[in-house]
Amino acid sequence: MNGNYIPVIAIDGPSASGKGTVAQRVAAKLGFHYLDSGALYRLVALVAMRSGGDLGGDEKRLSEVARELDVVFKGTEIRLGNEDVADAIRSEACGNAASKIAAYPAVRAALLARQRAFRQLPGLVTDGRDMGSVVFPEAALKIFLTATAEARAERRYKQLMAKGIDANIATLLQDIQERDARDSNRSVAPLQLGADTNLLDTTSLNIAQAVDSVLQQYAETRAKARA
Ligand SMILES: Nc1ncnc2c1ncn2[C@@H]1O[C@H](COP(=O)(O)OP(=O)(O)OP(=O)(O)O)[C@@H](O)[C@H]1O
Ligand SMILES: Nc1ccn([C@H]2C[C@H](O)[C@@H](COP(=O)(O)O)O2)c(=O)n1
Repeated sequence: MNGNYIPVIAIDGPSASGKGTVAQRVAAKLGFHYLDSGALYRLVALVAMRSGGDLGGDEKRLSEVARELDVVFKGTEIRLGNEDVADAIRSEACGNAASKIAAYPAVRAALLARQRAFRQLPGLVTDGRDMGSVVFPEAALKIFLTATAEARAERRYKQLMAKGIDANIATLLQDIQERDARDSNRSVAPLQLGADTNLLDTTSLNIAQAVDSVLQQYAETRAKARA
């Protein structure tokens, strides 16, 4: 390994599996940078939603929006132009719209270089759907982080309630199942468990246990690389 080598830990998984929470904590423990790739798709969706739905099915214009996004990630803030949209992009409506927009190959291509630019020393932890398969195929460690759809709906329900947002668990479960199907069955960069990826089922793990598991796997990967 040379001094310029920049390790990447890629954590992919379905909606509400906890990948963002786990990826951020792993990044903080290792002192690595963090990329929430889903936020980029959500930002494109937010711009499309604010356009009054005009952009909804226009792949070319959506890809232009993706390429031209004026976004800065700063701590917990996500600044789109002069506005902090960190909360606005977290809505279920925005997540569902992002999932639809993410099926367009031109939108995915437009976001590729922007995602790869996050790979900086001393390392990167990133989460999404295609981090290990497409964006960082050479990642040092690839994790597929999941949980049952029921556990994920319950986690999402608690998360929304904690923010004071009313929710219905049956509706959340249905949304999650529909999003899983869309994100896993699209023709470009679908969410899939690759042969070189480690499965981490967190259905009966708490957050700390999931974080420890990723850190342990990364330590093992590094030890193997040194041997
Ligand atoms: N192992 C776990 N046990 C219990 N709750 C968890 C666990 N991991 C994450 N959570 C909680 O589940 C909720 C969803 O987690 P998070 O937002 O990280 O998921 P995500 O996969 O990044 O979602 P999305 O794909 O929609 O961005 C959060 O409230 C988080 O605290
Ligand atoms: N690498 C990625 C990240 C996200 N998406 C799409 C599919 C998701 O349903 C949507 C929102 O992502 P989330 O914030 O829930 O992680 O964006 C993708 O296709 N590829």
